[in-house]
Amino acid sequence: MKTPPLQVVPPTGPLLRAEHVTLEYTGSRGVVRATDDVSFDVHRGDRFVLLGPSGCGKSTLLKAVGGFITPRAGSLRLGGKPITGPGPDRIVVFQEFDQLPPWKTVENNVMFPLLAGGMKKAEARERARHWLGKVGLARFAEAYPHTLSGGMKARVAIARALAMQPDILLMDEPFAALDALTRRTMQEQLQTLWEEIGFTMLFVTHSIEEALVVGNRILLLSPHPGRVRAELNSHQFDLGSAGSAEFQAANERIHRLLFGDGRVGETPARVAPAHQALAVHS
Ligand SMILES: Nc1ncnc2c1ncn2[C@@H]1O[C@H](COP(=O)(O)OP(=O)(O)OP(=O)(O)O)[C@@H](O)[C@H]1O
Repeated sequence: MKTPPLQVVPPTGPLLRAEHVTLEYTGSRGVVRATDDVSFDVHRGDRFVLLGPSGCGKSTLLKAVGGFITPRAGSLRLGGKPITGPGPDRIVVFQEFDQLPPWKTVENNVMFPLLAGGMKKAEARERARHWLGKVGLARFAEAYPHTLSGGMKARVAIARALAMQPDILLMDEPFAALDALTRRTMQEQLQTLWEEIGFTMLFVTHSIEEALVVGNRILLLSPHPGRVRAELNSHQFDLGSAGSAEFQAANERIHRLLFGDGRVGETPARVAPAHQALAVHS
């Protein structure tokens, strides 16, 4: 009898695992603890949001996932491997869209990191055009960044990040500098792109509303230093539901958990099952 061929077992488990992560800065004024004992899992296809008040360590956590900061304690793993430094599998989109070099056209901005990674020019151009098309900027390939609106620059930054085909997109308040209307449009476009492509994203915000609209899962962090307050499901919300009673109730509930007396004791709350979105379990 023939031996059956070996089967390749697909990777299981979370894409990103943060376990007991404590992050600190050491400077002239001593040690600043940014996060304390933070654990969470991000699965493939998640729109995972880190939500908390200013200074709770959201950006620091994102930087650590990006490989720019080494945890003081705990571990960060991507696809089961420890994160030891920056890599093209994790691309960060920041709020400062002036991160786009002004002397390069939109297309060259998207091509630049691809070329830096060793891709041939023709392939990089093709890929840049593809992703600019996806964010609705095909007609602006030859434009320079200073001629674009804030929302358009945000779209270029997203196209540039997605063109790198990272395992996870790291977004640090990417829409915070935009006016309210443009911000909503961008949230909508991000949702549409996600539905089309299904990328994985770790998204930092201090806006409860944005977290509910953008995320399918939300990690609530306490004020400085950031500790896990709760983990919630929010996949049922989108911009269309933003005015609904359910959305308002969720918004108020999160507000209480973050700032009020809704604290969930010493044990971090665990993620609620999908059918009990926003239920918090201790
Ligand atoms: N380079 C640094 N050196 C020293 N301390 C820092 C540095 N960067 C941030 N911190 C401190 O670490 C803590 C967490 O900062 P972080 O920027 O991660 O918070 P955040 O939640 O992203 O805040 P915000 O929403 O205002 O951007 C704060 O107390 C901040 O002052």
